[in-house]
Amino acid sequence: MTIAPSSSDKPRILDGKRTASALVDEVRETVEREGLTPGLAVVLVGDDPASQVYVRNKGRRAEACGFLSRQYDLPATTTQADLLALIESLNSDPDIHGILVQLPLPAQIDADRVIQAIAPDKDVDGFHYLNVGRLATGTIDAALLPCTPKGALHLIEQVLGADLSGKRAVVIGRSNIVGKPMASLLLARNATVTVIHSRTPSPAEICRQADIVVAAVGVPGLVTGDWIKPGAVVIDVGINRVEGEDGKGKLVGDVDFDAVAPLASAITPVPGGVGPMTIAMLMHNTLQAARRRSAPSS
Ligand SMILES: Nc1nc2c(c(=O)[nH]1)N[C@@H](CN(C=O)c1ccc(C(=O)N[C@@H](CCC(=O)O)C(=O)O)cc1)CN2
Repeated sequence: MTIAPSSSDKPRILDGKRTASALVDEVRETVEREGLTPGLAVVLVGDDPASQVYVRNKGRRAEACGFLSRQYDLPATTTQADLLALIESLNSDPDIHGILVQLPLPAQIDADRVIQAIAPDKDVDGFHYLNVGRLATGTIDAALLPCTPKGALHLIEQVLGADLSGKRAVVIGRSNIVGKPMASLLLARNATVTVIHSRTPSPAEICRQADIVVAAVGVPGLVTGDWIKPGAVVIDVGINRVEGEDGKGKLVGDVDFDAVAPLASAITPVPGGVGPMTIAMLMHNTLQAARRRSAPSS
């Protein structure tokens, strides 16, 4: 049984860094125990500074897990044909179990065309239509799931357990990478799910009914105290760079943390909440892809 704290209790701050680190430890232990060498190829096109950091961190995590880690740094002028040729060669490389193309891609490249060229069983981002379809139809065990929603669900499970029957969940945002797969995952766990977005009238009123709120819309501080039912579990997927009072840049989420935390039973901070879970889940997906290759029915 999961006991939800009353609104007068202190909120539980869901520490994504610590949870991610524990998950990575588990992946490394499994790799050692099973004698596997999962191979992860990460492709970076261009020189976007944030993408460079994410890709470097993915490589470091992969090495820490005992994976074969390969990074492909391509110039911003790379053609779609060249990128597709690289994907094709990675698809047929037996040492590589996971392929990830870091987004966003430069304008001359059709990101969807590239993602759909990745072999579905190596699609560790979970963005290929086959994996999207598996998730949407509830065939979850066969799918590779997108890393950010998978990480957010893991944090929700820490508070509420795996079965969300009877819980009302509101997902704010309808992106293909987070909002839609998040809604499908919550539905697969038996939650009653509503997706709200920029064209939804009275979003605060709808959100106030939710036991679980996942904000993934990219609007700094959108979710304020009057959007939240006391005792709700609040997951903030937003990563927005804004100017702080000292004139320096800082990172904030889609949730006004100071206003919402006193009402929530549990809440993720930004930074240090869902963000670190994204990379941990990428390691988990790569291990899953490697295990499926070594034992196709698992
Ligand atoms: N192919 C993909 N591209 C992108 C994805 C993705 O899942 N697959 N997601 C994002 C970027 N991303 C991983 O790639 C990512 C974003 C943020 C974090 C993270 O740990 N954030 C930290 C703060 C980091 C900072 O200071 O900038 C946090 O929230 O604590 C990890 C991974 C877009 N592209």
